[in-house]
Formats: sequence, C-alpha cells, structure tokens
Amino acid sequence: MDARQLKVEAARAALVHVSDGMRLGIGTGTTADAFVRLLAEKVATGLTVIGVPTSERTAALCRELGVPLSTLEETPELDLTIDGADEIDPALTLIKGGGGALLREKIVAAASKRMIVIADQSKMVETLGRFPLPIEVNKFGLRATEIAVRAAATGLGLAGPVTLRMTGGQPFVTDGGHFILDASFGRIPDTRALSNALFAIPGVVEHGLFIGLASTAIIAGGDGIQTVHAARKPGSSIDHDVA
Ligand SMILES: O=C(CO)[C@H](O)[C@H](O)COP(=O)(O)O
Repeated sequence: MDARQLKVEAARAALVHVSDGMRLGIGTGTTADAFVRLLAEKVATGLTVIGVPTSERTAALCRELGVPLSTLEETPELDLTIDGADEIDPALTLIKGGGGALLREKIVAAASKRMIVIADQSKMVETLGRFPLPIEVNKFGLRATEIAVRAAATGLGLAGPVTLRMTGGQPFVTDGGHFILDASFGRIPDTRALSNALFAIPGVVEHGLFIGLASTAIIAGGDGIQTVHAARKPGSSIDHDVA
C-alpha cells in the first residue's frame, strides 16, 4: 500500500470514533481530506454530525460533499477533532502546519474534548524536527520577527535555516492573513521550551508544535492499524495497540 492508501486506511479507522450527534472539528491536508470523503458517505446514509472546518480548503470540500458545517462562534465546544499531522512523537506531541492551517487547527483542537490524529506510518518519529517547524507570523515586522526566532532558537542550542514560505513566487498567506516561517532546526529535544520561547516573540501568532492536544493517534502501516493513546497524566505510560 502506498502512503495515499495508508492515509485512507487511517481515516477509515478514525471514522469508528464518530457517532451520531457529534460536533466534529475537521482537519486540513490530504489525510483529513480522505476522512471528509468517508464522513460524507456516512452523512449521505443518515449519520447526523456538525463539522467545524480548520481551513477554507476543508470547508470547501465539506460543502461540495454535503457535510453540514458550523463555526466556532455557533458551536464553541466540540466533541472530537480529527486531523492529520506532519510528525508525531511517542508522547503524541505533533508538528503540524505543513498545509498552512496550524492556527485554526490548534484553536479547533483546543476547543475539542478529544483530538484524534490520523497518519500513515512515515509521520511517526522518535524526536520531532525532521520536518521544518511552521511558525505563523504577523506580516508586520517580518524581518524583526525572523531575527527574534533565530535568536530564540540559538538560546536553546537550536540552529538552521528559517525561510519564508512561498507559493507561486509570492509569500504564502494563511487563512488568517499571516505569513509562515518554516524553521529547519533539526531535532527538537525540548518542545515545551521552544514553544515558550516562540510565544515570547510578539510577532509570532502561533507555531506548529501541538503539545498535549492529541489524545489518540491512529497510524496506518504495512502491518495494519496502530492506535496510540496519550498518557492521561504526566508519568503514566502510553498504550500501544496494534489491530
Ligand atoms: O497540519 C496540517 C495542515 O496544516 C496537515 O495535517 C499536515 O500538513 C499533514 O498533511 P497531510 O495529511 O497532507 O500529510
């Protein structure tokens, strides 16, 4: 099975956790798109859910396929968010934002009782950082913010290129109207310290480290589906089931 098929299998396994009447956060990316397509089939045969999309892209797909939508203004508390990720570590800390939707994704995940992350096995890593960390920044003061991001990283012993994300020769602009800096720091041994350092920079709107948000990861690989549950409290172990 190739990565695209594995993403569909992870999305299919996540659908089991969706029940009638749920208020769902719906993620962004190719894995989340696979979930939306499967969800739409269930909706067409009678499943009643309301979805809050994490991007304009996901909203458009949901509308096209007939998945009923709401907003966080109308539906500020959600039962479950299902979303993809760029990297997942064993504690279910994530790097997200490869698709540029990290701000809305984090707001929606934080408004949910549970977040299930769905991915193919290539996304699992021992230590986050192989994938460049997306950092959403205000357009104002871009250069100063970039310098501050580099300095914050240096203070933590991290270094590497920090590049402005481009698309079609222009800076990529998020749904929130911001730019994205992709920071290739390599291994990030202390995600909490980096998160705190980035949030101390006024021009940083959000970053793609999702710490303590995912409750479960559904990972599809050649051997089947692996379900990983985050520890409920610090120090408790993480359960791994292979189905
Ligand atoms: O964080 C994201 C979008 O902002 C995506 O979840 C992440 O980039 C994974 O994408 P894909 O499912 O296409 O591999």
